[in-house]
Amino acid sequence: MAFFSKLKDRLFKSSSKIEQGLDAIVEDGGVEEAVTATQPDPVIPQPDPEPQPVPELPDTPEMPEPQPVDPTPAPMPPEAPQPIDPAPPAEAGTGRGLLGRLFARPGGATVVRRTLDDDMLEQLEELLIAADMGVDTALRVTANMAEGRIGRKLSTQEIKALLAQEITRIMEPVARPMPLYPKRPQVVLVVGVNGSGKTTTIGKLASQFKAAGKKVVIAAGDTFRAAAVEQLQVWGDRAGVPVLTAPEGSDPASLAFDAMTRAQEDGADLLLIDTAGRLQNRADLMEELAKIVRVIRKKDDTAPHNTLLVLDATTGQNAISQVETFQKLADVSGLVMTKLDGTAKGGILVSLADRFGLPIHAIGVGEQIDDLAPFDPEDFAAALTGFERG
Ligand SMILES: Nc1nc2c(ncn2[C@@H]2O[C@H](COP(=O)(O)OP(=O)(O)OP(=O)(O)O)[C@@H](O)[C@H]2O)c(=O)[nH]1
Repeated sequence: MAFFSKLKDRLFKSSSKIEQGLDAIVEDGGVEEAVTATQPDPVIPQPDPEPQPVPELPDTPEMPEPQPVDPTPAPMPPEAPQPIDPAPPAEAGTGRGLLGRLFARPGGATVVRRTLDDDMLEQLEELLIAADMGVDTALRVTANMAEGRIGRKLSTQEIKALLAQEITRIMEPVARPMPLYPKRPQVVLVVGVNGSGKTTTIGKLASQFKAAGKKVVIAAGDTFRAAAVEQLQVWGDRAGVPVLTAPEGSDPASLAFDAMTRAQEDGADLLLIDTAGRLQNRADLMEELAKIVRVIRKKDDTAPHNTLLVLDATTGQNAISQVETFQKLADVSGLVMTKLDGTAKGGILVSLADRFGLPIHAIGVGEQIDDLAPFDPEDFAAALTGFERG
């Protein structure tokens, strides 16, 4: 679980924010109690004559469907192994592991607990909204967490466990590695606003796919900025992958077409196409992206096979409008969230998952070539809430 501690360290700002807020909420009206090893579990509903919802059931009406519709082309089945998810999250999301481990622990001397009521719920909602979870998602998470528990006394650690469980449940359906297809070349179009981390992510992906034995070609589709092309060449060198370029100012759609030809001739497995960063409100740049897609389809009408939207986690709620805009224009098939290290806005991932259900293929947790990791919902939820797992 080495990556978990790395993620946890790097998500420190998010988790410390939620953690401090939780401490303050619980202490506001909480009561210090002695803890004994045999103390009855205050969180898991005790046998009760009233019908109580079972916390682990995934089919509460407010929850999104467990599996988002797979937006990837249907006729090509995924092929194993998939390099950016070497270890699928075992038993993630059942929640039993989290709670079981928590309550199996012998207690300390005392613990502060506060009775869960409407006031406390409101404070929890505000805390989650402040962590960039968005209003709707924050309300859903707190409502699910509170179901069957109003009137019960909860400690900070118990609330963290419950929040982590709810967040895991929302994130599980979207934690999916980028699908690989037998199609050659598999065309991966990488889009996003300026500075979101597209170039860096392409470098990291190229390195991982190459290490997994794939023949990779990169196309430097940001023909407007010579610096962007140079940066991509540096990443290509690091990853040991060729980078196809075109003269500054030339048509990126034409480069994409040439890159398709070259990748086909070379028998490449993957063609990763970088694109210029574009703001959602620049209609001309958005039209240019649509042109790239049209041109690629002249060579292969099933391409691009993946359209990855790279989002900078530090932009918080603005990521929502980025997804909406790019979805309309480029048929986004999956997300990569960058810069999760050192942001206090990690809650945006929960909001995105809850709202769009788009697969999160990977997360960026640093600027180095190996700082791209598969998205593990249980690790993420624990890191975000500051929940200490056993
Ligand atoms: N801390 C951190 N920095 C990152 C991460 N991913 C990218 N960056 C940094 O973000 C900055 C922008 O990254 P780029 O890859 O150049 O972004 P881009 O989307 O290609 O940018 P444009 O070419 O302007 O559209 C660089 O300084 C990267 O080092 C990440 O996961 N964590």
